[in-house]
Amino acid sequence: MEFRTFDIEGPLEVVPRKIEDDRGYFSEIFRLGSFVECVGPVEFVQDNQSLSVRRGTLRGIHFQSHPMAQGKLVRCLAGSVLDVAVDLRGDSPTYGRWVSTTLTPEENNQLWIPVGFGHAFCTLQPNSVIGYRVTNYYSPENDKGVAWDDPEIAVEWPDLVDPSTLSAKDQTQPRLADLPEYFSMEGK
Ligand SMILES: Cc1cn([C@H]2C[C@H](O)[C@@H](COP(=O)(O)OP(=O)(O)O[C@H]3O[C@@H](C)C(=O)[C@@H](O)[C@H]3O)O2)c(=O)[nH]c1=O
Repeated sequence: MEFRTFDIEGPLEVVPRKIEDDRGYFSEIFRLGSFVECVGPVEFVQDNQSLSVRRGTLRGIHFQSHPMAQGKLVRCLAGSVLDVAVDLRGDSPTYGRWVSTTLTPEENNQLWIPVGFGHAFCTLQPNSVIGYRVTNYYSPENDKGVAWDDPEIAVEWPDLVDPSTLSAKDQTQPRLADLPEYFSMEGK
């Protein structure tokens, strides 16, 4: 299992080893010990899954505010997605910057999105399914977002993004500059 870092401190791409034979392959997708060595103590309490029927579906940019902030370990189970983490840690030198990776079921790679980051993704194929484990329970009161197309963040979305797929909530997310200061999460 390989842990790939990005220019921004915090997120990681987790790439498992694939052992192939005549039957197919075997792969250890997640090992708590190796993961904790890399990111520190974590406890996953909820497993989420979503299907996006249309190619170009965009969900995000989402995060939960404290005290219900979540770390997320995201994986693509069908299709493929461009997965994005946006640094929203108020005390971070890379505040407002983002990283991305393409997740596929063939590679079984995962993106670790620590507390303090926003998460968004765009599906690159129809019928894409993502699964993600989170370190805190869903809390509708703490469910927050930032506009996917905020020019201050300027995520380089692929041309196939289809804004007509946005949920009602994601059509009206605030810009980074308009986020109340108490959302600044100081990477806690
Ligand atoms: C996130 C979530 C939603 N729901 C419900 C609320 C709503 O009725 C329905 C759909 O919710 P949403 O529209 O928020 O789903 P979605 O837009 O897919 O939200 C997700 O987007 C990605 C980018 C993330 O990072 C996730 O944490 C989550 O915010 O599911 C839960 O019951 N539990 C949950 O953990």
